[in-house]
Amino acid sequence: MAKQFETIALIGIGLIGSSIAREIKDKGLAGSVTVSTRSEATLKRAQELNLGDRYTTSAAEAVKDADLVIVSVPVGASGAVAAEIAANLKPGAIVTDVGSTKGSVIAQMAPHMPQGVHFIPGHPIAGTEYSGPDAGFIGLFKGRWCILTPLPDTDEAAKARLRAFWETLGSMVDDMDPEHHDKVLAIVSHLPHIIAYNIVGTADDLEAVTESEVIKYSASGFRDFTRLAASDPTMWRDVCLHNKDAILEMLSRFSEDLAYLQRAIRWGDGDKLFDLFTRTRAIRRSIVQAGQDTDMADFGRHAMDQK
Ligand SMILES: NC(=O)C1=CN([C@@H]2O[C@H](COP(=O)(O)OP(=O)(O)OC[C@H]3O[C@@H](n4cnc5c(N)ncnc54)[C@H](O)[C@@H]3O)[C@@H](O)[C@H]2O)C=CC1
Ligand SMILES: O=C(O)C(=O)Cc1ccc(O)cc1
Repeated sequence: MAKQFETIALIGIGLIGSSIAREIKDKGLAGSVTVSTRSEATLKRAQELNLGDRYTTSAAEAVKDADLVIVSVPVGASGAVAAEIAANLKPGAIVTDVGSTKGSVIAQMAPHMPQGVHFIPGHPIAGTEYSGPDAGFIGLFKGRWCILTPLPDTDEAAKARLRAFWETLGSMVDDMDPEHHDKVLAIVSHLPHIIAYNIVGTADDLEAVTESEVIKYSASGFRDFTRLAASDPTMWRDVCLHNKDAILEMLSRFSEDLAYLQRAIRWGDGDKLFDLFTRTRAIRRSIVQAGQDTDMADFGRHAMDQK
């Protein structure tokens, strides 16, 4: 495939950054890739995995001659990274990110972006519960959505280049208003993780009462929750703190609906239960039909088994 950028800088080289690095190398999308991350140990591992061409713990150093900068760090670290790289960004460079929240990332990064640099926030809706440079794999973004949340004055040509990049990685790309993104993602991604953390925590608290039977007899329903609840604590702490309003709004709706369900169970209202379960089954079936049901964890494990 053709080279799309002369130099790409990857700031943060965990699951997402290293998946992007693998894709760039595999498809020959850059003349040169500079990998940067804060910790020496992670950088060393990235080098062992041969994820880039140059390696540095200085994000400022990494972006010096980059045409595309992709920031793939926990959303709480976005502001610090933006402040560190700002003075060294090349005029005309595209700066993007992959953070799970967008309003907060824009608030943290946009004020640092110099004139002449194209800042286009993004979010690939693809991942697994694994983290770190070993967790990435080719194919993670294939058939998945990538949402761009451009600012009002975004250069169309720069946006088209970033869109083409994600499409080369196999993604379908949509533009969205950041506030809307944060609401949609709160219900489809953030709440499921919070519910998973909560139910697994509750089960763990009950261990003493149930004499370890919770884990011993865990059925597939509970196991599905444990997969989500195994996701990276730093990343999800940051998501909760940085999409607070939308998450609290969705949690309040969720609690109301849970109370409705609780009441139907208490009063033996089978019709209400049956109606809800019928409606939700149809949603699952429409997702499966749309081909969005791949279990990313299994996909990830499969990809890693093949290494
Ligand atoms: N894990 C997932 O399933 C998905 C994650 N995201 C988003 O992608 C971003 C990265 O997530 P992952 O790759 O999963 O995380 P990860 O934990 O695998 O990797 C994070 C990387 O950031 C580095 N890092 C942390 N703080 C830093 C700082 N201040 N300066 C420089 N590097 C720093 C770490 O060393 C590591 O290389 C997050 O914003 C997350 O919300 C988006 C889609 C899916
Ligand atoms: O592992 C899963 O099931 C996920 O939901 C992955 C994921 C996590 C965070 C995102 O912002 C996008 C995708």
